[in-house]
Amino acid sequence: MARYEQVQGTVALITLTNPPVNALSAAVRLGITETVTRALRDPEVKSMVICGENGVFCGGADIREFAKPMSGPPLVPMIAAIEEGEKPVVAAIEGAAFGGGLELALGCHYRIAHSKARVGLPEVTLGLLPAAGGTQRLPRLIGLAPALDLITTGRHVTAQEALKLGIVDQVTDQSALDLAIQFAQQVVGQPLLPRKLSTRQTPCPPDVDGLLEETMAQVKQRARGAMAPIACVQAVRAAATLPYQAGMQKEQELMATLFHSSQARAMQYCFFAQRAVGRWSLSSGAHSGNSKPRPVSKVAVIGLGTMGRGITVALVKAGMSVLAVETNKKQLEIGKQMVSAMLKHDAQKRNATPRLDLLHFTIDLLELKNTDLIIEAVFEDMALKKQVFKELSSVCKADAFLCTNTSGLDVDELAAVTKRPELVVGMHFFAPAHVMKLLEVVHGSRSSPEAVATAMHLGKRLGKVSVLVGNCAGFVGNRMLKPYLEQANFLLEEGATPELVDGALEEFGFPMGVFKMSDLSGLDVGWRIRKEAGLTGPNVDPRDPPRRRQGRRYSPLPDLVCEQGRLGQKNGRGWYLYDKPGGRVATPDPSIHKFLEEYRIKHGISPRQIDRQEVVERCLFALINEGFRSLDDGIAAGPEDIDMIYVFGYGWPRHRGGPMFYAGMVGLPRVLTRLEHYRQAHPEVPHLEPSPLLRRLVASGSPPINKWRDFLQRPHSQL
Ligand SMILES: CCCCCC/C=C/CC(=O)SCCNC(=O)CCNC(=O)[C@H](O)C(C)(C)COP(=O)(O)OP(=O)(O)OC[C@H]1O[C@@H](n2cnc3c(N)ncnc32)[C@H](O)[C@@H]1OP(=O)(O)O
Repeated sequence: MARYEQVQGTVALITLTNPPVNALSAAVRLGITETVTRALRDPEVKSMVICGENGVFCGGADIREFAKPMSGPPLVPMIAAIEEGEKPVVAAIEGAAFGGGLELALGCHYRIAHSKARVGLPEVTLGLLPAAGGTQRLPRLIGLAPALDLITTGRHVTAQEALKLGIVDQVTDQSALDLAIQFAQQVVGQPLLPRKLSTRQTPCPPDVDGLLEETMAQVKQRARGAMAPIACVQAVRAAATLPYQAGMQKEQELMATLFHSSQARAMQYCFFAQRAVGRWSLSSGAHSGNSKPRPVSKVAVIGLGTMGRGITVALVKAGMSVLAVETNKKQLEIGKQMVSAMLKHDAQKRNATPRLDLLHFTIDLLELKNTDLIIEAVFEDMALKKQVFKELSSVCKADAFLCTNTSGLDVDELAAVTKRPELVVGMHFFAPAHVMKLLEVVHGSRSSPEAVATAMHLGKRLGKVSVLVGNCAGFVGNRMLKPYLEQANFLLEEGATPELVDGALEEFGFPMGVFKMSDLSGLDVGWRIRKEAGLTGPNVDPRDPPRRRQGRRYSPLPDLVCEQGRLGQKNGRGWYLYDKPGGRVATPDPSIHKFLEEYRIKHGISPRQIDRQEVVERCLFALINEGFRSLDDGIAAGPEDIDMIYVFGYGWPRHRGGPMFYAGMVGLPRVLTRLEHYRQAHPEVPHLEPSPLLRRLVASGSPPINKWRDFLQRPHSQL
């Protein structure tokens, strides 16, 4: 797993050979240990170069090995042997040097990088810290403040930035390996001690304590309950305050607490789940391996509201030519101004030039005739969308894909009004569409594998995590959100306040609770949908009592709030009070408390004390229960799909792995028991009835999450 060659007479070339990313598996670590020992012993060898096969230096420790008993030589002494040796070692970094890969390079005496290479210590994103000396060597190399930044965020750094920071010694557009070999010959005989990072002092600003305290405060706020970022600060603190060996000891101690934690398991699960969701399959036998996307060069976006603008910006940022369409000149001008401003703002942040040349605006649908793929993003109204699809079907070229950005309407109904239902798919973006990483690709019953492959591929080009889902009301994400919102409203009826519910969910790790999120989205959005569904407004069945609809418990609270003209952040009043219309600072509103009290009196509800555990269980277990139903229905292909939808689209904390992973962590029997308990207490709420899949899993001894697919009633039946 590490190849040994002697090149240019005196240079030992050690190549890591573990495709695709040369991860440091036990075999690779053994290979490095043996080849380095050999080179150090060989009198003909004067220096060494370490590189990786296939243009990738090293993607770090082999994450798949973390769940197994440790075998092979450990990383720390392996890297120490390289640094302590008396022959210069040069790391030739091509592609990527991440985690243990960069730590290996930091143990080398010199680092040469290709200009396209990227380096970083992303362990924090796996619930870990760089425990092969990274928290001790990096600060000694680049100083305390930049090391804190890199290690606590895990961000990837380009070769150019790495050069500026001092992580690498040279960057080349030519072969990094050739330059490293040349370099290795030149540095023979030069003093090695100054190149051994463990012997250096960490460069620190005058107020070390101030910097560490400030960083810790920021990190705690960002962490939302994650332990790893905090441990990273503690480890880097040791690099500034302790001698090297004591710092290494601290690094190991902190790693020991993280390594077997449920948070680390959750985040590593997310790492693989994110990659797994890209490998989709359909019941027809088509899958990502045998279905080719069609090349797409010209895309159009119909409608320049909030979603259409975000989608347009995302497409342009990915370097695609976009035709943006509005119904009239006034709307077109507004859209044009806003899209251009968004692109300029984004480019300014990246110190780049906005690609306004890729944008074209029109109100003439006939201009769509050469477009390869159209994304409809008009108002969420079935009649309107049908009308748009009919027109698109007649003006667009026969093989153009027609995609809808609906957040939950029936894709088959839209496909049915076109002459090409096989080319119709859902592309459900999340607001703001140029920022949010999630894309639900909705497979209608007649969508072709090529259409699915093309939409999934386009999502990837846009830098999105694309998840293929089946067609049902709300698809996967919004379908599961419904029982979650419903429980939150019921909790208000029963005695909670918006702050109590939100506080519990934020403590769980969501960036904002359900009521703050609703205020941000705009309360009128759901109001309109409920009106259309006959749950409120003139279409309500007059026989329904105020707190019952369609045979089940219903809370009219959100409707009543809207009737008071409280629409959320946009007009400064929703479940909270805001500093101004459009303001973001939410403060609890005594008039909402009074309104809730009066509501309870009016409906004869005696308020009770509700604790945070009940909030979390009722809201999240109801959501998880719907997740099990989506799996059993074949609307979600696997638990990983649901988890990635929630992590990337709904702010589910990554260190809790996603709702389905979390259910497994809590224990399926417990989720079942608590749902049964709440169902008994609230017999009029069908969403609390435990799903048959959950019951089957528990009855089968609660198998691990990677075995759940074996228990599905109709695997992939809808996909
Ligand atoms: C007390 C015990 C002490 C133990 C000390 C342990 C120290 C650990 C430090 C570490 O090194 S932790 C690992 C840190 N490294 C990373 O987080 C990098 C992870 N990888 C990536 O970011 C990317 O894969 C990449 C390297 C940038 C390449 O990206 P690309 O888009 O080109 O390919 P992918 O699709 O992401 O990956 C291809 C394939 O490879 C698998 N893979 C990638 N990295 C690893 C890894 N480090 N270990 C195992 N497997 C890895 C990835 O899962 C893909 O395979 P799949 O089958 O499609 O899932």
